[in-house]
Amino acid sequence: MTYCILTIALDTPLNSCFDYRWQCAAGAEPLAGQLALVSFGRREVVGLIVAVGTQTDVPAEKLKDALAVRGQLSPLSPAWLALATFAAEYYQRPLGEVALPGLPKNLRVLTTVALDRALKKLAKGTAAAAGDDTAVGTPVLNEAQQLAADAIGGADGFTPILLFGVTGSGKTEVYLQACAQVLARDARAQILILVPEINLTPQLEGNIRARFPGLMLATLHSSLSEGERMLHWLAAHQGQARIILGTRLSILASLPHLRLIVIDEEHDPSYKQQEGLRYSARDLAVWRARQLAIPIVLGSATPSLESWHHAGSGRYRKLELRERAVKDAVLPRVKLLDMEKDRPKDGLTSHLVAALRQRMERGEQSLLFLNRRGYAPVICCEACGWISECTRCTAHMVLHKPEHRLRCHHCSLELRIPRNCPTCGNVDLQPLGRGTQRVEEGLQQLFPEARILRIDADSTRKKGSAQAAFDSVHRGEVDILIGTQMVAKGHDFKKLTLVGILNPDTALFSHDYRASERLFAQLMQVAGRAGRAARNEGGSVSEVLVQTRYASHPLYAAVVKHDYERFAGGLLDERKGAALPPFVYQALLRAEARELAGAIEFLAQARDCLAADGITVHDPIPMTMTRVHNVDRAQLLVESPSRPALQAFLKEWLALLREMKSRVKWSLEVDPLDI
Ligand SMILES: Nc1ncnc2c1ncn2[C@@H]1O[C@H](COP(=O)(O)OP(=O)(O)OP(=O)(O)O)[C@@H](O)[C@H]1O
Ligand SMILES: [Zn+2]
Repeated sequence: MTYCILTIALDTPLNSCFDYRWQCAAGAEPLAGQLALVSFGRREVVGLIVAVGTQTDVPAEKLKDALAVRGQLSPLSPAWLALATFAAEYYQRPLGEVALPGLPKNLRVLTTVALDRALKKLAKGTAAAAGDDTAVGTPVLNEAQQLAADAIGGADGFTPILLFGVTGSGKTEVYLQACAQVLARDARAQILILVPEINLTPQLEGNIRARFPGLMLATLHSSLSEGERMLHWLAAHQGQARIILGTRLSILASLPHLRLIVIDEEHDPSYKQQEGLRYSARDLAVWRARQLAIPIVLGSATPSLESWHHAGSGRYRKLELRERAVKDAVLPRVKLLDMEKDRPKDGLTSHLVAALRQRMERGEQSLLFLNRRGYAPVICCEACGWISECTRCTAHMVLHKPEHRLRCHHCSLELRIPRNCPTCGNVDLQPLGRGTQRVEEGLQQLFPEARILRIDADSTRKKGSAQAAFDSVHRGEVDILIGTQMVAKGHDFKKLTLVGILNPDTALFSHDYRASERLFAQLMQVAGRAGRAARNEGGSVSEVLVQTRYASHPLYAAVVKHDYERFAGGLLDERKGAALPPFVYQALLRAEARELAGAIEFLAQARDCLAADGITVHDPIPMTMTRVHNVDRAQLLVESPSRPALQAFLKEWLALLREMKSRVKWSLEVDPLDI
């Protein structure tokens, strides 16, 4: 028997690695990458062994023994440990806070019952993850698709590829055929495919299962049960799952034979985690591909300006699909409907109503896009001017009519709709503005015979309900679909020939410099849902109608022309001139306190505690939505034209901030998206 010292990362703030002693036979020492159970304070927790040695600075009387090593689980690879370490350093978080939450919960519990059960199930090969469908025919790729699939499938070494393909150009088919090439070449190859939204997994999962019957597919997203997550994670970790399909969290999956990464809709903001470890799954994916020297495909009809910039400078290889894949399918005709001239009634201009009626008569589907859920964003008293404000947030209480509730979308406060005005007693309270529920109500009156379906976060709360809703659209059981951004991306609605876009103007005048990039992408994506199938004999081109008060705005002119390239070029010039990302690198320090002054004071101290060449530390400002759930929030921006310089500064700065031991709660975000 001998002793070794295990350095173990635990999910705790600040220093997250601790030394423990472990007694074992010589030569049978645990390995880095294995999990171990240890006591920490008064608790017992599972940690990750990051190093195994013989020495420690911990005095002998304080050194504790580890309680157990999870020997039945093969170690996480050095490459995976390197990924977690990189993410921890880049996003300035302790390793344990990155590595452990990335593992299934059932691996981090005190007993190994769930782990043993999952291992047994996988050993028998009876895991639910194994596909058994029969193969369906592979469509013949068009020339551009074939070039792209071959370039991806045949790429050797680290090759970042931007697949710039218009909506409906058949990017999915390119991914699938490139996957087939990679899988055929290497009998162990694993491929990771990321989609931005959980609702897009079933469509792609179906395509993958049909194309690769018998191949084990693992899915990783937030709506799996813990048992499923464990099984799928293990299938990936043990190399059995060959294709892993997931949302952003799957970027931290353990994939010992990873040979290709695909990021679909790479521009999508949901690849950025918005709490805790605020990582960008897309950026980590590129890092992971470089580390493993494998190709990575970033696919989009509206690439992020970061990726577009890299493609322009030659860092990424650009592949283009300029036409729609289905023969005779063409991009829809986009028209602007001037709401100053054609005044909307119940939110709809007469032109849009006529177009909806025409589709109904032809038996075609329509989609109305409005990125605002609820009935009305606010209710007000016309007598005294009272409006429904949240008592805990700088926000309005949104009217949800079917549920008879006022709801704050930021702190979840719920109230019954008041019968009369809380300040003057007036009984005539009016909804102001329009959300999806109100548009739905208006449509039902306008088209009593139509089958109308609303898809938004409220209508799809129950597990499985979103999928059921999308399925009924695909089956043609819906005439008019109304929805938020949930319906805007990725879906291949074959019978849809009209898209109406309601009220996109608010985003034109946002203070956020990324707002126009996001709005443009959103409009192009939702417009891209129309006209994806071949037109009937003599059928007309599908249409996108945008209701706006600013019909001469250049952003809309670019949407009308489907001209991403020109629009993106213009934005990049602007960003360069104004020294904004991707030409500078940013980090955002946020602080929260009961009183705004406390948060600002902390940030001012932070601003003054360190200076460095080439680093600009701006003044603290309140966040646009200052108060959420009774907490005031402020932020401070740090910028540098050099990423390494910014990284070095942040490391030193954070050490100083931690020493301040302020009572103010603070957090740092690297490469923030919302400023
Ligand atoms: N070579 C092909 N021949 C015929 N049909 C094709 C071909 N390739 C793809 N398709 C069909 O074209 C349609 C659109 O493809 P897909 O959904 O992959 O587009 P996409 O590029 O991902 O679009 P979006 O960016 O809008 O998500 C699908 O119905 C698909 O089956
Ligand atoms: Zn609130």
